[in-house]
Amino acid sequence: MLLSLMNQPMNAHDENSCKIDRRVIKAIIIDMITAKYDTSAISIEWTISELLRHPRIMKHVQDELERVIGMNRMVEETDLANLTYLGWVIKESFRLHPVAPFLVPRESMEDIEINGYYIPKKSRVMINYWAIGRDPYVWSDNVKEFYLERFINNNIDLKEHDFQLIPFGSGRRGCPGLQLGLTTVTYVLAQLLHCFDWVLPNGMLPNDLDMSEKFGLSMPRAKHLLAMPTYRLLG
Ligand code: HEM
Repeated sequence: MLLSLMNQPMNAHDENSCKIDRRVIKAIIIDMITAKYDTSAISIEWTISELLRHPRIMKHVQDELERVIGMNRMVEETDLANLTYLGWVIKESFRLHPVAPFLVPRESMEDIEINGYYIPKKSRVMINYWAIGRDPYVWSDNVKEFYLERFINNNIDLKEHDFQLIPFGSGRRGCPGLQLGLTTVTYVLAQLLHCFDWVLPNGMLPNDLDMSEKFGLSMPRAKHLLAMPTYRLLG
């Protein structure tokens, strides 16, 4: 598809605008690859960490996978829409462990006053999404708990409508890979949890798992997760 745009102006209404050449195509592909791998891997690692800390929730996820898919075949992409409980787990994991804690910096286009704060035009604006995910005024007092029930009986979704849960950002600069990223994370998690049982190494107890974050533009675990799988499907 990108090749079919080769040598076309970026703005169809302006012949003199920058042309899409090999260099631009290469930059777009590199952007997509780098934006995809780390984000998906970080999300998967945090979610499995939370499940290892909460064996009861891990068991519910595996029960759902067993009920929806059975134990004789592997998860397929068409199964993902039926994994409601796993969907709540992923939302809760994104609430506590956003991949991009400050999203991407914005610049204000106009002077504006919000809640008594004056923000001049052309200010750099950072959105502390990490703090929104842990704000008791937004999520109630059990904000530090991994508590999926907060998503039952409401329509809070990850698709930029609900500003308390925007792990893919929002608006014009929101993540263009939302659908692909969410499908990848759900698919990989479903396969890892369906095919394998997971335990912490050396008899480590769930509460002893170190959940420290490495703070930066993205927010992975400070130390990679170490966990041991055992195959669980039949045949
Ligand atoms: C779990 C997976 C992913 C997460 C959590 C994620 C999260 C984000 C976030 C928070 C932003 C900044 C949005 C904002 O500030 O409003 C972003 C931007 C971006 N993402 Fe993703 N992303 C994921 C997967 C992907 C994938 C699969 C692709 C492409 C194949 C992708 C491509 C991009 C690009 C190109 C931008 C920059 C957009 C811009 O600046 O206009 N992301 N992503």
